[in-house]
Amino acid sequence: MQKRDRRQRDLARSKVETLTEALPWISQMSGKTFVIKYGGSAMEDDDLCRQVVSDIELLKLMGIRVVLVHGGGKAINSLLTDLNLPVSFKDGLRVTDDATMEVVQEVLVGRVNQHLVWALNEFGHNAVGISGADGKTLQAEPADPELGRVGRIREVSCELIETVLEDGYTPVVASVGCGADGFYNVNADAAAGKIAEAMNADKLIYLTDVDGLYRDVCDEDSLVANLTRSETHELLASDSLDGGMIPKVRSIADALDSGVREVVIVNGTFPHALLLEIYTDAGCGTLFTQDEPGPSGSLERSSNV
Ligand SMILES: Nc1ncnc2c1ncn2[C@@H]1O[C@H](COP(=O)(O)OP(=O)(O)O)[C@@H](O)[C@H]1O
Ligand SMILES: CC(=O)N[C@@H](CCC(=O)OP(=O)(O)O)C(=O)O
Repeated sequence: MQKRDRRQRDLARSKVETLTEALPWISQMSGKTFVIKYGGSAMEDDDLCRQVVSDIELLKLMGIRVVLVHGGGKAINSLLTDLNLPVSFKDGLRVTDDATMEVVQEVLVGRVNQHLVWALNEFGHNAVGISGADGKTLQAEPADPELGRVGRIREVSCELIETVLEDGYTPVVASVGCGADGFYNVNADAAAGKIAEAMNADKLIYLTDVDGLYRDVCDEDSLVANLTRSETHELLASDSLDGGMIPKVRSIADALDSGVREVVIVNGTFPHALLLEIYTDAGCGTLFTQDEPGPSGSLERSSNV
């Protein structure tokens, strides 16, 4: 056999191995509901954004019901800076006065949401953009007087999202909430967590710009592979988290408390991280699970690296 033929055969064999490894995951996950939160920090690069979008298309083709919830914190920061408006956070949440709220609306609903809808449609999806205010999907109330128009989610209505899914469209949700006196700036991690709870989602995935949760964000060897629900609460109580990881881990703890079985933080800037996490035995990122293993047939994997 010629050398080139052998190389081609080895390549083909490794492709078949990949498919064989993916098969049990593909069959187990078909028909499940996944809420994917796409953080603004992972959206900066257009090529990587296209890969995320193509991965989501593949999930849909594999029968997964995907609800995409997005942030856009970095893009909000840029526009605020361009407009000479202050950028200020408290415990990972943006201090939001009325002028900031207008910018948040403009960026999340007007720009990021529509860009994702367009990109998904380019890949063959039928995507529908939803502001959390549409159909009263995210009903909010003031979170803290010091934060201005930041909203805590009071109630989630999944009716619009379910209708969109049932009609074969992919819902793309911007984290803006509605309250008695207008719109609220809802943190996108919290929005994704609450939507996952309300939809009884099988899996909640956070796509961000780091490989997962670090014990110490300055030490790359401190990446955490697995955390149980109790350990997640202990971590929150230890006050050791910083910046954007605070609302993320808080919403993960809430989601686990409400019965979401599996949550994972994945690096959305790593090519095809979504597929690695979902369709390989090893998975990737930091996996958060209930204290007790799920019933047989649950999606939990036995190991995670
Ligand atoms: N313990 C930690 N582990 C991982 N990331 C952390 C930690 N503490 C703070 N961070 C920061 O959280 C950031 C991700 O949160 P954020 O910027 O809000 O992203 P996103 O836009 O995806 O929500 C990381 O870039 C990292 O700098
Ligand atoms: C209250 C609050 O902090 N809202 C966030 C909403 C966007 C967001 O969460 O975006 P990321 O997911 O990219 O961080 C903000 O204004 O930045």
